[in-house]
Amino acid sequence: MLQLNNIQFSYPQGKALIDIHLKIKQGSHVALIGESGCGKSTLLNLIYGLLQEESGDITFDGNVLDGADFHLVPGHSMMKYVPQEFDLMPFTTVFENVGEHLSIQIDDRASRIIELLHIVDMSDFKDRKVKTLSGGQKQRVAIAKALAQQPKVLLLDEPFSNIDNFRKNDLRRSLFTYLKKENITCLIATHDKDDVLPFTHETIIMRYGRITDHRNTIDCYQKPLNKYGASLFNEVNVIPVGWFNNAKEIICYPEQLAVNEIGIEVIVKHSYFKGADYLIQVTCQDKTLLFNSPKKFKPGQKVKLALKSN
Ligand SMILES: Nc1ncnc2c1ncn2[C@@H]1O[C@H](COP(=O)(O)OP(=O)(O)OP(=O)(O)O)[C@@H](O)[C@H]1O
Repeated sequence: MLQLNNIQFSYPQGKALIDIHLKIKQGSHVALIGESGCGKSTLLNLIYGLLQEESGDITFDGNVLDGADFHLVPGHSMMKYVPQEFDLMPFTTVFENVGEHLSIQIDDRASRIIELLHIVDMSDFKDRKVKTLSGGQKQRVAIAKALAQQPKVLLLDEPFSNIDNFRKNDLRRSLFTYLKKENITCLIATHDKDDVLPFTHETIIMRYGRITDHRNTIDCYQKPLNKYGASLFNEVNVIPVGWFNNAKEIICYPEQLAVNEIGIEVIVKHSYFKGADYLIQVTCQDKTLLFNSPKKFKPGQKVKLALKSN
């Protein structure tokens, strides 16, 4: 169990983390989401021991983890961190980078490195010098290197941001399958809902240095506490009181609205092609709404819109 108790942290410019309480069970996959500058990377840095908390403590399996002030070499041995600026040895090969901290006594060192390179789909590059790789390829090597020493906790900061869509989904699937098999806890800071929804059990939402929500990922998505929480996953509509006989304002995603004769009349402004369907932008009483539709509509067209029933 990784536990953070009442953590506070400030940079000289101001407070960055306020009243952080967290409990993460071993093996859980946890998304850390929030607008830019809300404190996600700072929290990962602090958990890994690169920063020193002002007050509060961090424990792992009941043992207090000392912060940066207590270590010559920062970082805790059972954790690995893949930061946004990953740290690799540019003039050595992919193979040697992944194996850098693997003890040479390990009999199956080579097969372990190959296994990890396979997970990140970099086996074909094992003899290439890191300096000759693209940003996305380096990112994949950094993930394999972090896994090499079988950490109990893996901290990832936007780990797939440089990786093309073609590889991203395969990589996500093989990485999270491996983490599950090895019972590795993973805390992943991301702006991409496709990292969050299919792969994480829990989601932590941060704003202005505080945790504003921490529930299972499906609840965070389906029952957002507010517009901010919902907007981290998707475009959001705020439906005023009374439009759908609703006694309270409704926060809903475009996929939750559909054309329906019993609905309210709206005027189409634009249809955006999204691949599987269109995102239709409409207005009603000077408010903009968005909904998904299999077909496009002409600007100016009047349609009736209602909430989909579950
Ligand atoms: N080294 C630093 N010195 C001073 N202030 C910092 C430093 N690093 C971050 N900050 C500030 O602390 C706050 C939190 O930054 P942090 O990098 O943790 O946000 P983030 O949520 O990870 O953002 P992003 O999604 O853009 O990566 C921001 O206001 C940022 O400007």
